[in-house]
Amino acid sequence: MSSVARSIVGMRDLWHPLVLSRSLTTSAATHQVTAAGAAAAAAEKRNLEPRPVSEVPGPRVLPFLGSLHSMIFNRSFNSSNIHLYFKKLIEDYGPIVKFVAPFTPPMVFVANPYDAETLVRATMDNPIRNSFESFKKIRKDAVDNYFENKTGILTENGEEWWRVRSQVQTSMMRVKEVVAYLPVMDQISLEFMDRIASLQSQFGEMPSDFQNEMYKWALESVGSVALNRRLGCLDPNIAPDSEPMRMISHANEFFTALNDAEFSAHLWEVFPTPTFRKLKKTHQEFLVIADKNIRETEAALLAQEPSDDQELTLMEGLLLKPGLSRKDVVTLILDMLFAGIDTTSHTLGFVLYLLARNPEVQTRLQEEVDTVLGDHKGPLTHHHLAKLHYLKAVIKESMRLLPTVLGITRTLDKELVISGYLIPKGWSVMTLSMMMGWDESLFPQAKEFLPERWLRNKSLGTIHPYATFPFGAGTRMCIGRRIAEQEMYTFLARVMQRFTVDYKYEDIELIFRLVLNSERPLKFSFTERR
Ligand code: HEM
Repeated sequence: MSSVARSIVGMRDLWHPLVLSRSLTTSAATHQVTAAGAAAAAAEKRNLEPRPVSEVPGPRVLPFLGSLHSMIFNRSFNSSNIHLYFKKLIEDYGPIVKFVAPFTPPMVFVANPYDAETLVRATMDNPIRNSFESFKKIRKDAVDNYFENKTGILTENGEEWWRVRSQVQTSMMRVKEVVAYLPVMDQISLEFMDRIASLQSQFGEMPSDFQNEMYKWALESVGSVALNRRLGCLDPNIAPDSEPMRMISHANEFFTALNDAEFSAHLWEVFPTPTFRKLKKTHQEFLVIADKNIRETEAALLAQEPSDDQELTLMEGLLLKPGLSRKDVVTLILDMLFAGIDTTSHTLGFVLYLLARNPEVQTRLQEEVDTVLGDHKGPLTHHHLAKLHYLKAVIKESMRLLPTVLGITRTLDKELVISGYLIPKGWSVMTLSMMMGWDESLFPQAKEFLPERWLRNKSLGTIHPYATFPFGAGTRMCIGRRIAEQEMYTFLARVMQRFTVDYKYEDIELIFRLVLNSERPLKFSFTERR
């Protein structure tokens, strides 16, 4: 690490009140030279020594059940409202909580930015995420060993994860590469606006399955990057049994089965339970359609006349990378499709809901969009996006208040001191972003939707960089972040340019199904502005 980097890290560490008080007391102790001083220093050193993990607060750990009793014997909790269980843990035990369950690594939940930062920094060189073991198993067990014993960057760890990640992250995260997809993303959003207008005139509001429409937009958008082609999800006459519609329903069923497999007893490790079989079947069906699309895209690329001045698309670039096999690329494309549907579509559902509930924010956003775009019908450019500061703040604030992802998890490959406790190697630590986002001490007026807190002048005070990080952080942060952000900026700019959104029903409740979403149908009404 360069001396500059080292000093930046050192300065950052001083923000931590624990570290700060520790370093002050330590330096005071070293100046004690008398016997009494030495005794005091020794006593102080004992106090400063990290406390054992057994002292981390949390539900009582019982033989066999561990801490699980606090969840399973409490009728108010189930796998679809696990976020409420986490909230209760933090309320009852404070910002660091221990949770031990049979058959999985013991865990610590943290809900403060200092611990989140410590965790991310300490795991930069080996960010292990032990999750989705059932997902991993179906790829390992795939027909004809399709995945060649590899499971893709979502689920791999260690060297195999880094082998792929290091090859693909520059292409996927470089602004220049992602901006190349802006015209197609914009076109998709414009078509989706026509779809909204048509649904509005047909039903007088959005139908109960509007979320399904949002899935279509999301699959069409991420597919335009991952598969390098339009899938046709937004065709108004699309047949329910068409390939894109089947992809959406398989992805949906897959997520439901994955949620059930991960948040229940892992019996599928011993025999193929009905949930596991469903997971396998939906993954296989999704794979067959995706593989066919990938083959068609490859054939179209091969048929093109090579041209020197033509930039390679993401998929072409990846297929040509010497360090990646075709199967690596196919697996990555599948992961992009799986990770890129629910996340962006539910996030935008929340953004629209919060705008409808906060008309003054919506008006300010429309004013910004009017200033930057007016009734510009031509393509959106990155110059437009660069000027939409309030729009980006709206999305950030929405992700703070109604996040889709609960937090990030890292399994420790060496012991780590967090909040003064020594967490052993092999334990998992999960940051609870949602609890931090709702913490009044980190976000004044935390319950309110105030996008201006993210603007440059930080009118509501500075924000700790680890107080909310919806895309994760460090070397393993969301690799689709730039793609997701560009999709969401484009969608929101186009929707605000054309419509005012309203929501006339009761407040939504959150439901957890791998990502958080609304348990109520988002029956928005859209009014044309011009
Ligand atoms: C609002 C949208 C999205 C959110 C909030 C989100 C959030 C996240 C988070 C929190 C992680 C884990 C990061 C960590 O462990 O530090 C992640 C990983 C990942 N995301 Fe996203 N994501 C979004 C959209 C997307 C999209 C559109 C794609 C595909 C283009 C994508 C692809 C992935 C992949 C492949 C990983 C695994 C990366 C790895 O482990 O190396 N995500 N995402």
